[in-house]
Amino acid sequence: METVKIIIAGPRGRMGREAVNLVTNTEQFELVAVLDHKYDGIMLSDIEGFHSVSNVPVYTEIEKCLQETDADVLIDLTTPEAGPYHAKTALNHGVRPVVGTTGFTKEQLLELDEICKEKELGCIIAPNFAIGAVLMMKFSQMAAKYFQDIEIIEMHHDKKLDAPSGTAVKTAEMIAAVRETKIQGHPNEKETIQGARGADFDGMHIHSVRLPGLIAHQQVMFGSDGQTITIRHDSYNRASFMSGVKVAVETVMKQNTFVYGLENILD
Ligand SMILES: NC(=O)C1=CN([C@@H]2O[C@H](COP(=O)(O)OP(=O)(O)OC[C@H]3O[C@@H](n4cnc5c(N)ncnc54)[C@H](OP(=O)(O)O)[C@@H]3O)[C@@H](O)[C@H]2O)C=CC1
Ligand SMILES: O=C(O)C1=N[C@H](C(=O)O)C[C@H](O)C1
Repeated sequence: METVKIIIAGPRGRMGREAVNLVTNTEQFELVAVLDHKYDGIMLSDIEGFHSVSNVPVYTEIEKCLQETDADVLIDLTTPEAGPYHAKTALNHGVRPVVGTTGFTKEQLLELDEICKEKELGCIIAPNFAIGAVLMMKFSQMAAKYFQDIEIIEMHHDKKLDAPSGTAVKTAEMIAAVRETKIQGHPNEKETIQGARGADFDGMHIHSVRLPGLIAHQQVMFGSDGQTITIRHDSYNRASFMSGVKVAVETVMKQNTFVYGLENILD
């Protein structure tokens, strides 16, 4: 495999730091630049925690970064505001996005799909890079064929910007693809405190828990007459996401289509 030249957007973040480690420690990957919204014009090695990473410039303007850098892939681990613009701009410069950032709208995903078709370029949007989380979503989709009453409870650290999580939305979408719409609970139920029943997705409910001490966790509960099943996944650190990032970078180099969800590229 030829060396894959990579830009990382959001390098100082919790995920960005892990991604810098992954890319700089993977033989066939090369970190050619990083995109931040601070520290324009300095080198990454001048930033605390990156002293051993040599020759990687920091950019704050994506256009300039893409014009001055010869890159194959942009890994985006930023915010719901910045991520969609980064992915779109990368594609318009012939660079393939691998996006972990969550909080994209349906319209933003559709637009990226359109650009991929027009440019014949690959793009992978993965709401969760952890293989265990992908299995949790697939197992939930299997269970939903037999259990139509479902509550999704996602639990994250309290620095998270988007709710519900990208994983919870993706899980609900995968379940909705196989489950007939069902409005759950009592037909006359009333919330005496707004939000008590969580968010409604096709009649399912999604509950978002935010607490210091948590990293990324989700359980999907299924109920039927006299029985329940709970399918749960826990990420205890951000390294748990990195094997998925690696697979996504390798795969995006071989494909010319838009992919939403790691389950679509794993065997
Ligand atoms: N797909 C997956 O498996 C996973 C996805 N995520 C998602 O990844 C994203 C990042 O998460 P996390 O690392 O925890 O968040 P952090 O807040 O720790 O990191 C985000 C980084 O992006 C920087 N940033 C903000 N705006 C811009 C911009 N316009 N350009 C470049 N950099 C910018 C922030 O800088 P500053 O702090 O100075 O604002 C920060 O360093 C979130 O959307 C999260 O949901 C997280 C974990 C796993
Ligand atoms: O913000 C996080 O931390 C995470 N975000 C992703 C999501 O929204 O699903 C993936 C993982 O849950 C961690």
